[in-house]
Amino acid sequence: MSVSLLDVQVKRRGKAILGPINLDLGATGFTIVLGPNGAGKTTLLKVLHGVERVSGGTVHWSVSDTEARQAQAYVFQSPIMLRRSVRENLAYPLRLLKLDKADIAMRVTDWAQRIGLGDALDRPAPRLSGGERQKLALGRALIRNPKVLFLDEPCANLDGRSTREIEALLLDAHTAGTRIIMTTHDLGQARRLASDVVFMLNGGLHEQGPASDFFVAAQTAEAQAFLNGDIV
Ligand SMILES: Nc1ncnc2c1ncn2[C@@H]1O[C@H](COP(=O)(O)OP(=O)(O)OP(=O)(O)O)[C@@H](O)[C@H]1O
Repeated sequence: MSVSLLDVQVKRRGKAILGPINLDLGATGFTIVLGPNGAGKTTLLKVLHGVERVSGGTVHWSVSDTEARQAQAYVFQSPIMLRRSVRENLAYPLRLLKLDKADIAMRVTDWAQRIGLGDALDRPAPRLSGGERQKLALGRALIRNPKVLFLDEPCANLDGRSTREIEALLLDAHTAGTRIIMTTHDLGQARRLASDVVFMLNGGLHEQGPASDFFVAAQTAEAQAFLNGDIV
């Protein structure tokens, strides 16, 4: 399921906060969206997911818009949880799909184990630690087996152990065929995970390419400066 943005622009209060931007993302890969604060990374993800109103241009998925939306999941930086148990949070997206009870129960148990919450099925989600909550958010997204997964800074404010566990879950999902598009401020994480990079600056697409090229020989002075930790 690939996607193309053609001259996409987002304006808020008369000011362009994204674009015009042209971007092609293929059906596979682990794309990391990089760029300084305010570069437009979150806005780009929301446009791709269809939850940000565009002021101009078109977003074209290789399948119908309905099919594209159903095949996507989005994990926010501070995910909103049901104020219910881990079990209920994992079951919720499957109930929406109207799967039968036995199937839901089986998948919930399986995913609770995969995200390290197998012994916490009856714990209320609000009582989980930050890392546990983020793993639950990821499990809730992956349990539907999405073709495309968007993540906005999924490891912000998490400790090393939780970050490592989330990265392992993401790499497993990617290996299993989920296409991932994710923002991060953590360059080490970007290097560990990315197959390709989209570098944003001032609301525009500044550079795009395979991670092996970008991290070794970024094309533009701004991307090089960003990688060196300079303010751009
Ligand atoms: N609803 C809005 N109304 C007005 N301006 C907005 C709105 N949403 C975002 N912006 C502005 O658009 C720009 C891009 O924001 P965006 O959150 O996409 O950047 P980002 O690269 O994700 O930033 P960060 O790394 O800080 O999360 C910023 O200047 C932001 O202040």
